[in-house]
Amino acid sequence: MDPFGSEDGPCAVCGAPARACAGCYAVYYCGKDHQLAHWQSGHKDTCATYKISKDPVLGRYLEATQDIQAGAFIMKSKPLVHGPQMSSEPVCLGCCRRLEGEPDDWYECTKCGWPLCSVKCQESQQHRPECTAMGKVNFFMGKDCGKVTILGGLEEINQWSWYGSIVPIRALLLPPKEYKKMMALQTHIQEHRRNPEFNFKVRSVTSFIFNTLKLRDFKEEDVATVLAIFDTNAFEVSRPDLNQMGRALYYMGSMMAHSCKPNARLCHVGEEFEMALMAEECIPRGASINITYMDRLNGTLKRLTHLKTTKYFDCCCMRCSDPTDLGLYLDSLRCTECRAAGKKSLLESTSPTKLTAEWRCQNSECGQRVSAADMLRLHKELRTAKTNLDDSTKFSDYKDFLDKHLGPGGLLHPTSTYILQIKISLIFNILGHSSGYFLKELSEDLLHYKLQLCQEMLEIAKILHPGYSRTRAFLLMDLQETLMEQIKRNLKDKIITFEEAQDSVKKVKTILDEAASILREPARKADVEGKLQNFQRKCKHLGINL
Ligand SMILES: C[S@@+](CC[C@H](N)C(=O)[O-])C[C@H]1O[C@@H](n2cnc3c(N)ncnc32)[C@H](O)[C@@H]1O
Repeated sequence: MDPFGSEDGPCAVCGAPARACAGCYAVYYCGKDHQLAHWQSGHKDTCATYKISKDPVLGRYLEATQDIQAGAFIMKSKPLVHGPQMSSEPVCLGCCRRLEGEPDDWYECTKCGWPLCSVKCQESQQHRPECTAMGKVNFFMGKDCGKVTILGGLEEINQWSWYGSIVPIRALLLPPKEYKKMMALQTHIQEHRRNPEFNFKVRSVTSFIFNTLKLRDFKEEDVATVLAIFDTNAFEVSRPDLNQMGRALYYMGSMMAHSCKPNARLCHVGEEFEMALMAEECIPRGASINITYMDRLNGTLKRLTHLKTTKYFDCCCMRCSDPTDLGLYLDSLRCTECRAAGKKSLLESTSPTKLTAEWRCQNSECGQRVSAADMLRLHKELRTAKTNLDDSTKFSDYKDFLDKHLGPGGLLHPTSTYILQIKISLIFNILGHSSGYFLKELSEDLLHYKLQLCQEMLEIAKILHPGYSRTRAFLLMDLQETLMEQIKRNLKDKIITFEEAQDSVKKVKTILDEAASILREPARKADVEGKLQNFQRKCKHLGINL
């Protein structure tokens, strides 16, 4: 079954053209009667490959009810609520597409005055709740969303901050059945209420809903609960191919536990942010189907802190409990005592899931110890140095960072989180991607370096992003483009024969095919097709016919 392919196929009962089963998308039905008949004759035991289970630590989570193959499609689900992000750029309230250009170029909703794409978006189901509520009190926004001041004019805030109220309004105005479903999601309300920023957000949204829209049935506590539910469960969603961005809350998506080494990932399909869940690796029956709530390149210290402060739990997954962080030692620094003696030993946490734990040299003969506070301070300095590079497009800045921190006086080792992040930036942002460093412009040495980086990071991906992960697919795509450039040069310089080039190109095609088989989600279709066309163009240019 191709989960992202056509939703049409032959009916499982009569063979007539039919629509896919909404539970598993593996079989098709021409209508309700045949769906029911097939369900009763056994499909109910094989339909969904997951169920909601409970665990004392995880709370509710999704459990695999059958063995799930890597790359398999686990579910597809529509959002309960979706809309613009809390702090959004101007987007259309109908379709969440970015509004390009100036306010004068945008369509203004004739009923509430919010900027939209078109009259079609004005009439959309999406825009109805807030539009109706505003219409009832004659609130007219005006398409530049007005410059607003808050706190009695003390502080001027970004005019687009109004967008933050849209999703809570839609959530509060959900039909009763969906509202009840949403309110049953995890809130962590007490923890959220201890956060001043959260309370500020609640007050601003409540003021708009209660005072401006006069939706007096809702109390501040309802708004707080909705905002807490979103912070705990919602996903930032985007379809770069459609220029859409927003956030969405899915009921089943909200049941998924986090793991720092997940076995599944979310993809967004459809224009209304339906989500699809894909198994990145084989998931055995009975296992938790989990996703990651954060970037896997982060070391344990950052992961633990982020999960505690944003999702309010202490992660104890097998990766966080492993002092070697899957053998990569992402947070470990070099032991300065051993370094002085010409050795390469690293510091290891004495208790990885505790941020307050001391760090100790892994060389038992050394015994150097570093306090948690000192370790956090060193990491803060390193993080700042790395962040300072984020906007740089100069290869030499990245190279200087690597030379300084990996050199004889440096504290980092080749698989430190900062080194891996720098290498990823070099691969995806600089070498082959920015002016002065496009593939054609790269010197032989830099081309070779880019190849080496792709291969190194693919080795790391075997550990951190194995199987059907997006990062692995992107690395494979970059690798194939770099290899094609190398083949072109080698052929031109007569370093290889035409036959050798042809053999190499065949191998490169398998790399591209593998990336395409991972990136089957519609949001990436244009990307993948672009790469395939580019590959074919290059083959033609080389006179190679595969
Ligand atoms: C999106 S919800 C997941 C569903 C939630 N367990 C429930 O019962 O509704 C996120 C919350 O689940 C819990 N959670 C998720 N993954 C966890 C993990 N690996 N360890 C402990 N708690 C986890 C945390 O409370 C977190 O804030």
